[in-house]
Amino acid sequence: MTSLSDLKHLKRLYYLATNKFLLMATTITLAAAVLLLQAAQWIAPIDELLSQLRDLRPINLLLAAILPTAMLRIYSYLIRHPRNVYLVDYACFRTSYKYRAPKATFLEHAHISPFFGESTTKFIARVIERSGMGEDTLVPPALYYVEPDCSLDEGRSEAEMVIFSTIDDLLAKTCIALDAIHVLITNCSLFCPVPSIADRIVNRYALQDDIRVINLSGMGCSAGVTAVGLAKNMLQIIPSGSHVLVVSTETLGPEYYKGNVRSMHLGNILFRVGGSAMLLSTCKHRARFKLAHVERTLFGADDAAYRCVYQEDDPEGNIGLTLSKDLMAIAGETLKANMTAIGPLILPTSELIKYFLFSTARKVLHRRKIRPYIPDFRMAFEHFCIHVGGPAVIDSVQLGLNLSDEHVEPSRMTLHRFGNQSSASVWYQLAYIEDKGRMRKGDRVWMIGFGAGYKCNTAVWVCIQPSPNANGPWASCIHRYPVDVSKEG
Ligand SMILES: CC(C)(COP(=O)(O)OP(=O)(O)OC[C@H]1O[C@@H](n2cnc3c(N)ncnc32)[C@H](O)[C@@H]1OP(=O)(O)O)[C@@H](O)C(=O)NCCC(=O)NCCSC(=O)CC(=O)O
Repeated sequence: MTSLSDLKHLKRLYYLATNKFLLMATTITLAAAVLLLQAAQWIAPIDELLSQLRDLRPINLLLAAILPTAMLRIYSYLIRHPRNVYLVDYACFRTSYKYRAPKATFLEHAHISPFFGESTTKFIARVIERSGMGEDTLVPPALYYVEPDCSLDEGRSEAEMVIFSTIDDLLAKTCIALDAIHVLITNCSLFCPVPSIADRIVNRYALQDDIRVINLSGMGCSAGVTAVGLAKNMLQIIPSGSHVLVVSTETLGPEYYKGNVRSMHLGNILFRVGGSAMLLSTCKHRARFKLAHVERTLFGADDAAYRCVYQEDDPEGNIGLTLSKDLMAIAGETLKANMTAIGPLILPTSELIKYFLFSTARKVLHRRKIRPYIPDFRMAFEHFCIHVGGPAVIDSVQLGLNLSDEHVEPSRMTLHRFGNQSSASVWYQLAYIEDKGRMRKGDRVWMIGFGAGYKCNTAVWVCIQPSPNANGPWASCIHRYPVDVSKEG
């Protein structure tokens, strides 16, 4: 044991030494080598030295003055320049037909439930028909009991069912050794057991004892993008070439709402089982996407935004998640703010000029008859992965960004096949685009997450290498998609 842990510490020291000091050492060695080369010519008797000094050309003197400064500049640039971050690969939980919930089964369950009144079951029936979901979405095993088993144990086993198989898939895809994972970040908004889900993963895979672990909870459906942003930041400070494992999921069983308040029922109706695991690194070798940007927008200071997705007790004391009717408008505002922040980084100059001209004209002419110009984000991205909040969420983003039906197809089809899988849903959409064979090298993807807080977090990816085969969560059904959702419900 002692020798093993000594070995680990030595390895860690080696990493530190190589990373922190390698750059400095290289620079100093280079500088020294250049100086020595110069000096070697000068090491000679003093009169020879003096005559050589007299013979020195101005270019030599200039080089001697500039070289060390330039070296120092290059060194400090390299130190400060952020490292590129890559997505080595990702995996999504493959649903099992065992826990499939056709609409009729879901409704029958609501009818025989001891908790729900008639008006609630009517509401459920109406919304599920209009939900944009198909017949193959997955509910947690806990809901297969007529009185759902919302216990902690059941919650743990639901989380483990999703997370372990997804991580196993990712490990098999990437062939990464477990000790090459230096940071683990998990996000699960509603279910927050002690020890955390992240701790459970460390325990199950016996990850190394110096791994940094971060567990995000209560952060809503945009927390997957938050986790990616966090991974990006961690990769700037840990040894270069390290790996960060990010796991995004939602565990639903323990949070099943048992009351009769409509706005608290939408979660029961729309949320479905799902999970994703992503491996990020600063090493480009075998990476599939490059992370170009992460932009996080939080409207938490605004009371309406803060309360629009809110976990609370209903008047009977049943805990549930209230989804306010204001959600769509607030999501729109957060998206606008996010677009304003990320636009200058990704939009072509022509769009930026148009935007500038329109805003100036509006200011000068005091907004008379000039509508604000919404830049064309279709010029910056080939693909969009929009959080599958519900049909109304997808509709409003489509309208706001002026996207075609094909642009929102991954989002609508994910809702149809898998339901609202919270933070994991954007990864199912990425898998859809890849499995449909639409991803090309160099394509840019905009992942848009919305979530409690209220937040709009987005990530921009650039494809390095599309998936060589369609063996993800869509493998068994991609041939059936797209389906015409307008004919359903
Ligand atoms: C729920 C829907 C599928 C219903 O579709 P419809 O086409 O039928 O739309 P509709 O507006 O006519 O609504 C039908 C009935 O539901 C009621 N209704 C709609 N939204 C409601 C809400 N938040 N609270 C209470 N009731 C609500 C309407 O008043 C209406 O009833 P009546 O006719 O009696 O007045 C859609 O509105 C939708 O996609 N809403 C967005 C759901 C959402 O909030 N998703 C975010 C999940 S959270 C998430 O993913 C992440 C996050 O943000 O954290």
